[in-house]
Amino acid sequence: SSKEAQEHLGLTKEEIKSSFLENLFYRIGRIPPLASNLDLYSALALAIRDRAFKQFVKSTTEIARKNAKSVAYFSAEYLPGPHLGMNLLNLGITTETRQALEELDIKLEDLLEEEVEPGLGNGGLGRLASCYLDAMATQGIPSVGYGIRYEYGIFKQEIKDGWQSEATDKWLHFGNPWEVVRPEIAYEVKFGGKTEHGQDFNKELHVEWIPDMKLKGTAYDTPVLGYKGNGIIMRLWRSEAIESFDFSAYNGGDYYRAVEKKIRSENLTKVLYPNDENLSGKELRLKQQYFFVSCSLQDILHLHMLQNRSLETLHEKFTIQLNDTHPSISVAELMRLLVDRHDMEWERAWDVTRKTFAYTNHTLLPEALETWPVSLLGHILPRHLEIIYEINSRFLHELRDSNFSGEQIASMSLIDERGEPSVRMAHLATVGSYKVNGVSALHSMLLKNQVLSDFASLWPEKFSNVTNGISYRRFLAVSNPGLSNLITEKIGDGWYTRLDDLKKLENFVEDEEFQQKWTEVKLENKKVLACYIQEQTGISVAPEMLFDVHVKRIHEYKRQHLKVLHILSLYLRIKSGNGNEIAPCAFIFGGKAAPGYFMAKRIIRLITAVGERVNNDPEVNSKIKVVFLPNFSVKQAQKVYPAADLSEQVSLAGKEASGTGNMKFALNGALTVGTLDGANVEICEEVGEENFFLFGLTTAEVEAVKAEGYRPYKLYEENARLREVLDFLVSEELSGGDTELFRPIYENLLQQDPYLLLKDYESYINCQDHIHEVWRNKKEWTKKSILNVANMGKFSADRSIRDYCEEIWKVEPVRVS
Ligand SMILES: CCc1ccc([C@H](C)CC(=O)N[C@@H]2O[C@H](CO)[C@@H](O)[C@H](O)[C@H]2O)cc1
Repeated sequence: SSKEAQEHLGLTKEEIKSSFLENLFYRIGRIPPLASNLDLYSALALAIRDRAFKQFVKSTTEIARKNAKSVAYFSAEYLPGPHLGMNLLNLGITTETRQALEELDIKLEDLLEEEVEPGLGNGGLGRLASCYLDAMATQGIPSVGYGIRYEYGIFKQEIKDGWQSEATDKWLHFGNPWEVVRPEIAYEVKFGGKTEHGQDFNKELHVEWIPDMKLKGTAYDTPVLGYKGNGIIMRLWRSEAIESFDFSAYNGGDYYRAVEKKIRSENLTKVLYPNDENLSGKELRLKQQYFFVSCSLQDILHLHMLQNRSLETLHEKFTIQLNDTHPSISVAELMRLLVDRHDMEWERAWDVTRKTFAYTNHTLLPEALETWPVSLLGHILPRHLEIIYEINSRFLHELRDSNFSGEQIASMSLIDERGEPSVRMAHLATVGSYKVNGVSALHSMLLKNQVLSDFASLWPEKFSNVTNGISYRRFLAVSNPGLSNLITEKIGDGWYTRLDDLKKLENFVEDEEFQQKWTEVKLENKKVLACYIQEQTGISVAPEMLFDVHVKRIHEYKRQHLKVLHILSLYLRIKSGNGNEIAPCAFIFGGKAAPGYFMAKRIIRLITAVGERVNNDPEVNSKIKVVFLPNFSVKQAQKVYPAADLSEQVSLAGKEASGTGNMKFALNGALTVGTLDGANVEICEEVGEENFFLFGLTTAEVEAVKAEGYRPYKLYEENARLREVLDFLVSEELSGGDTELFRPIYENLLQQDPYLLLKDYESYINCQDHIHEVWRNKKEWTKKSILNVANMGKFSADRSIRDYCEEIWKVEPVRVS
């Protein structure tokens, strides 16, 4: 019976071993001697997945019993990373599993390497969503992560002749043992067509939407375990044809038409859009957003009514967090479902809607703020356009009453009438939500004072801040067992659920023996990464070098090319014979460029060209090495953060909403060189300015420079050192003498330099020289490293989620032991 089945899903070494062998034999159809590492990994994954589901079922039963208020997290992107290591930690069975496998002559590490991660996101926003699911699960927050099950995730990055090339990410090729398909949980989704306004039998106004395309969304559930208890799910939707095979077409011999619907429907969730912070504006992207929003809202209304509650109380039982504007069409879709499908009166429906949604903004970049042409939205979602117009006219009415100027009203309108009329999705999300938050103190302030300032003056209480956090159980406990064990040795393992406990490490900052062990752990991690770099790129870096790491999406505002200017300065200094004070340094880059982002791809080519030059120059390559690590991902990041000495967080102040890599580096003992941007400001506050390498203009200074008119060329003329470095970009020296290759970057910096690299150059170079000085003083460096880790408590995703619960969602945890 299922009771026995349940029982044997025990967590002892023996039970794990037998369950592993059973799965290998019965579900993979292999015996150990004939099994590949992939077979062994799949068998173990199934064994652990079953245990994860057991824990998850316990939670949901309790939550349902408690009839608790729940959170639905709507995100078009998730970057969960590899599941196995995390689930072993969360079930508390890593040691037992390692021993069980050892008895079968199998190394757990070899199986962990087999896992292919679901790359269902681009960068920060997607990874944050996954960190938050982990934190909600661990803290017993009744919640579901809704999203899209892309068949192909973020492209695989390969470097060919120094250039980025993109390959399809076939993450599902060998199947995915961590998900369970739910064919019984499927919803119909409509597109296109037209609306018919009429009256129903009791003379009520009624709107019929007659679509010209229908398909269905099927749920795929992945359990997200909490640490030592609780579990939630990530429910991702896959698009399918309602009728996957048209027999009549087939009988008529039109074999293609027989499957045409199937192909067109499945195309919808075929691939993730690889754009990070710049719009594609593609029709398919809008359809993807509406598809998962409609499935998720229908699912929530179904669950709400299952518990026989009236829809009038939806907001009391569900709160929906919009992860940026990508799911913001939700506001119009909930109105459609409540008014058109459930006959709720408009005002009631609007009241429920506005009390249900909350919106998180993740970027201030104008080119990243989503707008959809009215023509396209009207074509794909005719009923939603009507609803958006209705919402807008009532909103503008409200504004007129509260004497906003015509100009202000036009700038606040949901419709941008300038040029081709388009819908401002950030305005729809703001008007349709009860709370709007930014993701760092500085970002939330800029959001209130700049991008959404009129809304903030209209609804000041609506705006708040929740500074980002990270899943430290993944990015420290699982990724850096060496440091985790050393920490636990000193302060116990309370920090696994209470990151503030790390503060206790301050008591050992002067302890020589502890300092020694601290540097040994870091050196060990650097040796592992050096091997990986050799393997992936053929470049050898000495583990004793200063590992200066810059990993994140490639974007001009993140200023990877400022780092390149520093490297070239050192190169020219060494070549001119005065490089003695330079500490041997390995510059390690990683990050993907959006395929259509010309400058970002050229910046990658510049990094690889400088690498070719420096790494093959015997005069300098004992001092400096440059590496571009291809295909940055969560899995790779878990190798990189533990091995870093210096974390590059050098975006132009006011551009990086928060950053989360900055937190992961500092948590692993790296020191940060950074500007006062995003969460760098709060990291600097927590660790102390003396333990943070600060440089560059502040946001206010940036505004001032721009206001008084910025002429980068003047800096080029005045600063000889800078001029020499810039001229090197277009000299014969780089890229085999093709002086035109980097001219676009050269010209952009000399003429516009929109991200003020030339302005921050001197401050950056001087700061780096100081860093090399401090690096030479091992003891001082180690103490700063310990103090960074000791003060990372604030940046736990658990803290961020507690902030959301207390300040926004008003949701209580429901814990099951
Ligand atoms: C429409 C294309 C598009 C796609 C993704 C995005 C995301 C908002 C980009 C993103 O990932 N932003 C990052 O979000 C992180 C989590 O809050 C922050 O830490 C980063 O600073 C921010 O760049 C914008 C526009």
